[in-house]
Amino acid sequence: MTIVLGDNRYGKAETRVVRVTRDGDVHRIKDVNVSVLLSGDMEDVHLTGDNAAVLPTDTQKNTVFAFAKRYGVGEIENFGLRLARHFVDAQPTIAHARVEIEEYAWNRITERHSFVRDGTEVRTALVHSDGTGGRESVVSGLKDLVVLNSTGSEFHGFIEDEFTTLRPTDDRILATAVTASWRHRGVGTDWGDSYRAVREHLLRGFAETHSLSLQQTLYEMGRRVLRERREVCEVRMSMPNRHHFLVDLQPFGMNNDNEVYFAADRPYGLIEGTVLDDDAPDAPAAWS
Ligand SMILES: O=c1[nH]c(=O)c2[nH]c(=O)[nH]c2[nH]1
Repeated sequence: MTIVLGDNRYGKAETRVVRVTRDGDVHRIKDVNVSVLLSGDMEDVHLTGDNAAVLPTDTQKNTVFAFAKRYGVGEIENFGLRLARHFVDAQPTIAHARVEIEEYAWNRITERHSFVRDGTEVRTALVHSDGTGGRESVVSGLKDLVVLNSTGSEFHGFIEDEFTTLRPTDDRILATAVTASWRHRGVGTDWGDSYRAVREHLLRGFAETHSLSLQQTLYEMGRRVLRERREVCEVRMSMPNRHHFLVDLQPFGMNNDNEVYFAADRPYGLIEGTVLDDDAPDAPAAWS
């Protein structure tokens, strides 16, 4: 029997950084959560405990803070690329870096230095780099973008077997919390502009699709992004179907003409899918 070391990676997860930029009395803040994973010549540390090739995860965390000070955070895709390139370029034992960042949005309360958290939505970025000039990839995304259509959604024509109780409907509430990630063709995109546009296309795709199923809506949302934003070649989405059931008001002598719903929180349907351009380059490490 031969036992060998398989794939491995290591790093510092979830370094929470708030970077304040002061412009006189007027402050701006960036609130991010950065996770780094590195891989390279890590045989010795696993097989013999020799740490000579290891950049400590503590140093990785410090680098995140130091880069936030030195360069600011800016667009999270750029911050991720900067960090990933640094780890690979600076350390001969590190061949590959994966940097995952979540950004939490804050809105202003006052014009100067007071902020209120902006709902539940989170912006995401996932960067892979083999170092400057090497293979690189960027996936942007968002989590928990909660949306609801109060009409314009049907669901009928499905399989009915001995356990089916669901009634077909031609008018229902369609609600979900969108988690989406989209793969870029290159690493030179205007990330902020692209993010805002893709988010808007996802929202409009949800709102403007007359839905025969959440699956169909998911596909239309992804298709719209790919059609309108050529810098993106693949979109992955995960969308829980937040069921809204009509309440039976007959016991109280009342009709319910699609006005009163029970918003169930579980169980929920879970619809997941990928929409991609058939000319999309091979999926790089960024998806894994
Ligand atoms: O849009 C839907 N897709 C389904 O697959 C499904 N299944 C279900 O019970 N309700 C729904 N709604």
